[in-house]
Amino acid sequence: MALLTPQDLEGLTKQLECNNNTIKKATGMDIADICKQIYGTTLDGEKVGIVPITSGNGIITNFSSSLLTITEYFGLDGAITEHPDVTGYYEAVSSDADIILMADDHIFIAHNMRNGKIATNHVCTGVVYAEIASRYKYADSKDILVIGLGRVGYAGAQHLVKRNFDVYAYDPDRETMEKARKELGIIPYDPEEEHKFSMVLEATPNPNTISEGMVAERCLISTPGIPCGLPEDIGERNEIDLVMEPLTIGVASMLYAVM
Ligand SMILES: NC(=O)C1=CN([C@@H]2O[C@H](COP(=O)(O)OP(=O)(O)OC[C@H]3O[C@@H](n4cnc5c(N)ncnc54)[C@H](O)[C@@H]3O)[C@@H](O)[C@H]2O)C=CC1
Ligand SMILES: N[C@@H](CCCCNC(=O)[C@H]1CCC=N1)C(=O)O
Ligand SMILES: [Mg+2]
Repeated sequence: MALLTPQDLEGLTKQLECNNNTIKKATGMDIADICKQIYGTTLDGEKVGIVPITSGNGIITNFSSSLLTITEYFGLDGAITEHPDVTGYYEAVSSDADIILMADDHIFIAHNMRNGKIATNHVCTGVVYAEIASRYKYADSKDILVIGLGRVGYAGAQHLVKRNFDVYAYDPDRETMEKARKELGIIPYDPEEEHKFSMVLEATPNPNTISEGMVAERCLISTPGIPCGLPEDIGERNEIDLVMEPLTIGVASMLYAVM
């Protein structure tokens, strides 16, 4: 289970601003614009109840405060409940929260109490990072490479197929590859073919998953994967725009998804 650590969340606002600038440079849009395009929704100062959850590995010290920072960055009225778990949930609902944010070790949800919509972080992260990669201004074709077809990567690949991109994908898990080929119609990425991509989505929990042969001279690598899959030396040699941060972009996607 790939859980965030307090270290991952350090300097969140700086990471967010840095990534928003990269996204604007590479796609001409910022995070909010991209989320509006994906879901056709807008945010309007909604009240967000953030409920710490003690189950499993327990509370991640700066997870709730990170969510508070994120809700405020997008102009929402966030509040962390005084108590965790059921008591906290009761407190959030009683205080008229429009949206509830809470996560255990397996699922992180946004639930809109007004329209009943519910969204998970894995799917919303896959979709938004895929959308960012697909809007690269300097793309040389509709070819896009997805590395990692787990809960995040599969959702991203699905979104890209729906948006008519030529989706190539690689995952060492053979069953996953078979499922994606049959159900999504993705093209299995073949390292022998020396096919270089200008748009890459990486969603794996491993380093060094992106190899020299995968990336074109100019390339947008959009990766929620922790740790970063791009080796240092490739980042220096090629002209690469890297979009990577531990939480914010995926949460923005969740918020727009439930409006
Ligand atoms: N930045 C953010 O907002 C978020 C980041 N994450 C991170 O994204 C990563 C993926 O999360 P999940 O999809 O839930 O994990 P998962 O475990 O469901 O899927 C990971 C997939 O990567 C594949 N994989 C492993 N090594 C690979 C390699 N060398 N090349 C290609 N594929 C490889 C695995 O076979 C697996 O299918 C994790 O590191 C997680 O912490 C998850 C949610 C939000
Ligand atoms: N129960 C804890 C939060 C646990 C979150 C675990 N999920 C992840 O780490 C996912 C979410 C984005 C990336 N990985 C608390 O309330 O403090
Ligand atoms: Mg994120």
